[in-house]
Amino acid sequence: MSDIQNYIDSIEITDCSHHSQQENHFVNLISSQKLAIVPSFVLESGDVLYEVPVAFKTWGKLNAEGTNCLLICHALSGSADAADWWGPLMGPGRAFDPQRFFIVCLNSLGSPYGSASPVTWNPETQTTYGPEFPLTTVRDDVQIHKLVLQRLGVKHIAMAVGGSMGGMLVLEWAFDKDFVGTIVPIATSLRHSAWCISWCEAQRQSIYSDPHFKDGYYEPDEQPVCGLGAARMAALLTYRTKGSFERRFSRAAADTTRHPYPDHIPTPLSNNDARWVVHNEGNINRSERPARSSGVSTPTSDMSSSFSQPPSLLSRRQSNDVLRRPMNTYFSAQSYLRYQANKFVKRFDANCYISITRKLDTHDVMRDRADTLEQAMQAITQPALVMGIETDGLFTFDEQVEIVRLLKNGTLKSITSAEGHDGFLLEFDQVNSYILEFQKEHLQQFLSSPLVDEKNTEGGESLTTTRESVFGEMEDMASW
Ligand SMILES: CC(=O)SCCNC(=O)CCNC(=O)[C@H](O)C(C)(C)COP(=O)(O)OP(=O)(O)OC[C@H]1O[C@@H](n2cnc3c(N)ncnc32)[C@H](O)[C@@H]1OP(=O)(O)O
Ligand SMILES: N[C@@H](CCO)C(=O)O
Repeated sequence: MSDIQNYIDSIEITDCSHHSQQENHFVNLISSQKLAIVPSFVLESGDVLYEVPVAFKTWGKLNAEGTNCLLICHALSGSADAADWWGPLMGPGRAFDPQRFFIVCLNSLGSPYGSASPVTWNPETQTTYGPEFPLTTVRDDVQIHKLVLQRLGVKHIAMAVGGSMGGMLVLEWAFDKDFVGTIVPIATSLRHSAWCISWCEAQRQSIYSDPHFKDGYYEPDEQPVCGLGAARMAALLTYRTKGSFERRFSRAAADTTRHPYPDHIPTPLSNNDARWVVHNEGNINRSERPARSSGVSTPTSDMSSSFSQPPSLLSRRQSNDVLRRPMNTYFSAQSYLRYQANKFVKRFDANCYISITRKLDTHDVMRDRADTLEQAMQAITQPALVMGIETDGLFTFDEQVEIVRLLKNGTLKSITSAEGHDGFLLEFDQVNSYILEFQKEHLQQFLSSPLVDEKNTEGGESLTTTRESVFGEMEDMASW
């Protein structure tokens, strides 16, 4: 038996339970995934990781030849639970059909959802890695994921599919020509653009500027939530469009019955206090009182009793008897961003955010391969389906056109969406039908007869179980 086979055989596979990663509470957000423990792994940087967990989930059954693997690669904040964020694409007769394919999704290094990351245990230091987790690249993900797939018996990937960061992994997988049959990169890039690098930088700077960040040595329950929340707000804006926000929120006032002001609005002792409160509304690091405190301004006994009202809607006579006009300063669009930031800081870690955005920045299919993109891309010969979203301002449609231009055997499809980049996570029907069409053309051998019935997924997760989404679905916009 070869050394590499021995090595692959030494990878241990376990169920991922609460006890497997006691140090990492984020792992509990993902239901019934498995962990592969790779004894050691040399990263592209030269750093070595030991006892490396790789979280993954599977659906369906591997065929006897080991060739019906459909690999799904997740985006920045995704997890191995593809059914959670691409659920409508999974099921009999759909793009990800567990009766025909052995569907696998593996979690990327640096993510908090189970693979080695800042929130997992460093066996060398006997503590979590924190900010000392090494830089990992998309290529590192592909290499370590390949070891796990081989451990599961996969001999060949029939189709590799993913959006955004997932699409970067798909493009890197394509260079492994003997192992990967077809590719479906969506809303992604050949190299992380200056535009995207800059957005990532701005988001990291938000995190760094939070005093709770402490150079990354914060306690797990003392996350720099302001910085991380602000980073998610900025990122979310790049995932959507101006038109979508106009349609959803326009200039509507926030519904304070559903999204009230923070409950610690101080009672203003003066007009200056009151202005300061309005000025700082939404600043979750605000102190209880202005530094240049009361005493210098006119007392406003009339305001103090009613300041539990939204500060922006107060209508009171000031001491100079000028009637203040009620003026909204808290809009529905703001409550949406705050809500999303709040939701995100409960499910993601700040060091992991930095780790993954740095990984994105390193992405460049040319690196150490060729002097030009043209040369590098000559190596990719598999049939490819590239999808883009014309409203995507982050991974632009032009970038998808460029990918297809440089592919020998690529087809381009446009996902119609008003939502921008996130369209690949929201326009399920279009993504589903484009993939089915592509499979009919290039993967007919797997479509002819089902390998297993839906309930017999042999260790993989059944899709018939009712489950709750960790990440949420696009909700009914009309209700806001
Ligand atoms: C292929 C890949 O690799 S994908 C990567 C995977 N990524 C993930 O798995 C996570 C990424 N997920 C996402 O980015 C998102 O969940 C998406 C894009 C799938 C959908 O976005 P959502 O946030 O679920 O949808 P949407 O933008 O409509 O927001 C809805 C939420 O905002 C709330 N909301 C809507 N309007 C407002 C408002 N004005 N004020 C406050 N809250 C509001 C809703 O109540 C809803 O709350 P809920 O999530 O608790 O139900
Ligand atoms: N909404 C996606 C977009 C990143 O491509 C995520 O959070 O992962």
